[in-house]
Amino acid sequence: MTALASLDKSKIRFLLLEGVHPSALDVLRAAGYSAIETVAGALSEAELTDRLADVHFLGIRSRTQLSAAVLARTPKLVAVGAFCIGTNQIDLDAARDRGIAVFNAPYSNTRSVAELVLAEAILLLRGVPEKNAMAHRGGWLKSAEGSYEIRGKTLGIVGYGSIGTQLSVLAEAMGMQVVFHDVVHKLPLGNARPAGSLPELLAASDIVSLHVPELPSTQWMLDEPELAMMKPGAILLNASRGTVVRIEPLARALRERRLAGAAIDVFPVEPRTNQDAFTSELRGLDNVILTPHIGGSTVEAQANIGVEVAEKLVRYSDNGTTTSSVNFPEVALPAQAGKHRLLHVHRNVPGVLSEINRVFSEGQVNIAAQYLQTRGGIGYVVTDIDAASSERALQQLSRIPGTLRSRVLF
Ligand SMILES: NC(=O)C1=CN([C@@H]2O[C@H](COP(=O)(O)OP(=O)(O)OC[C@H]3O[C@@H](n4cnc5c(N)ncnc54)[C@H](O)[C@@H]3O)[C@@H](O)[C@H]2O)C=CC1
Ligand SMILES: O=C(O)C(=O)COP(=O)(O)O
Repeated sequence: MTALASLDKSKIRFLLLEGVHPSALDVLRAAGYSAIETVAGALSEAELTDRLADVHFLGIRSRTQLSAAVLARTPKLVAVGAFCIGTNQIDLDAARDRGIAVFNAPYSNTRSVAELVLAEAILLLRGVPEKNAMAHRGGWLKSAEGSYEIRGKTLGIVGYGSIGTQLSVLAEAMGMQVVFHDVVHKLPLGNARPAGSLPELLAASDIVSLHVPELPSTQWMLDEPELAMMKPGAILLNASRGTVVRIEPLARALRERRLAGAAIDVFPVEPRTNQDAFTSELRGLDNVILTPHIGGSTVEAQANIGVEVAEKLVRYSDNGTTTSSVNFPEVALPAQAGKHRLLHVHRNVPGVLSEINRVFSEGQVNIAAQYLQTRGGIGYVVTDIDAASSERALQQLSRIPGTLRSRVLF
């Protein structure tokens, strides 16, 4: 059980990893926070545990693995900001069960990913990666053979969410036919049409682009049998997650030219920092565009993400607002002038709210506003009370059985 009295903002410690954009620092500093450390790359589990001992707010991107074991050793951690879309790198349930709220930026880099994969589709259909590699080696491969326009080709989009739909619109504007496959019923945009199944999509598409999250159900979704279902000479684009495509059969299909090309941005194992080596069976294949997980890495996307996620962390730190958290009950209570706000996160078992309110009624504390929301195994109660009673009430609330975290804000 952690009870946190309203700390002076200069004592609230932020750690931002993986080169989070400076726009995040601007937001945090403007909100009055100054204890902010930044690290360019991701940290190993041991380094992370070490650094997190006295950190209240952590910012990460896709590389930092926040396992249940790491989260178990973060006594002061209040919230995590994932400065990206995917949150598969975080054990969200373990975080929630410890009262740690997680926020992300669900839309800020969708356009960047869609633009990149569309550009790659054009380059691969023209054989540019091979012609470029040959020119660098002093060769000259001027030929129209195997080079095609994108116009009129069929693009199969697997995962018709934010990125998939954005790509669908851009691809149609270029004259492509779009088919898509999703596990949820989705409204087709423009003239796009749903494929009956993944095999149907694979058999119909000249280009297949993957935009699913990392889930048990998407792991190795394109394995040897699925790759064999793709049209001879087709192209595969993967800017989703490295666990979605099995690399060995893909490399074989590309070497044997059953597939004409691929653009791969994400890998089963990715280097932690820019100083670490990248290994992959796809290295050295001239018909493959390899990019270092940069689908969302544009100045525009990163600047927007920095602001969006930092603002979510500030709102949670300043007044307990959890709107759009990916693992926490969502509560947004307007601030009340002159009142102190008590935040109480607890296991969602019967009787906790009545225990909380017993503390207030026995202490004759006047409640100005109160809100309870639950999600999964936890409950989150925000209560505004008179300033004079808050310190004592906080101590009592933190002793209620089932309490995970409690804070007072003023
Ligand atoms: N390469 C990069 O830098 C980036 C990669 N990403 C990855 O792209 C993924 C997708 O991003 P968004 O489009 O924003 O997510 P989203 O959640 O809006 O869309 C994902 C779609 O996939 C569908 N889906 C889930 N399981 C499926 C399955 N088994 N078969 C077919 N469809 C399935 C969902 O129903 C949803 O419509 C992210 O989860 C992230 O892993 C996101 C941003 C940047
Ligand atoms: O937004 C995502 O899910 C991404 O994959 C982008 O990850 P990054 O912030 O570039 O490490």
